[in-house]
Amino acid sequence: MVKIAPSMLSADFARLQEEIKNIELSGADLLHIDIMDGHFVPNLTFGAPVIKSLRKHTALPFDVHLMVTNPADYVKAFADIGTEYFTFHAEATPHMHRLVQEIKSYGMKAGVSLNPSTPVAMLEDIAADLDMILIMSVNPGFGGQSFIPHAVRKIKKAKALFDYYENSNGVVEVDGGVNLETAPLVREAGADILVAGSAVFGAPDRAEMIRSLRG
Ligand SMILES: O=C(CO)[C@@H](O)[C@H](O)COP(=O)(O)O
Ligand SMILES: [Co+2]
Repeated sequence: MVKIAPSMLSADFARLQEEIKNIELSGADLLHIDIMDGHFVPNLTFGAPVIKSLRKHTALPFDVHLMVTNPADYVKAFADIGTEYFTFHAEATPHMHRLVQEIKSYGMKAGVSLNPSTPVAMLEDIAADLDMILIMSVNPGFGGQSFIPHAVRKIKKAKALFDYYENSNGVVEVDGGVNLETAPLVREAGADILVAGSAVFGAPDRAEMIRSLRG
């Protein structure tokens, strides 16, 4: 069964505590948290202090997606908060191996995210150490964009890469434009976690939407 990670980016920021409780009660598996710095992507969201203030209001695992130019600067802050997955972008650092080891040394799971133009092959020599590959199915920076179809092929490649390493527990997550139309495609391709922002937060019945996305 795939897991659903609603993206907080589509929540009502003036009512975050309520929104997150609502998502938890609606059956979400993880809370996807998009951190943007205005450099790696042309948008700003929230930082560690805001996320820290939410930790006591939900038992949902935090799935933190960092769209920042210096991800290493935030490892300790998110570890201290209590973060399950710390995912940075492959395009943001020439030192993926070092950063993955650091994330794990704090007891977090390490994920690497790939922009639509970055090939899965870039992760060949780090996949054995990864807990997650996040395939971006939109260009990062904004919610509510349309799904880029070639992400389906990349999900299959990421799955195959983890399968090659027999002892790997790595999961493949897909993020961007996931809705009732595209969810079956990414489930079929083997995605383990579906991020959905606008589809879940914009739904009249969020619990029903989460169930339908799971298939
Ligand atoms: O990381 C990002 C965008 O950069 C995502 O997590 C979006 O927040 C997903 O939003 P939808 O495409 O599902 O509306
Ligand atoms: Co995201």
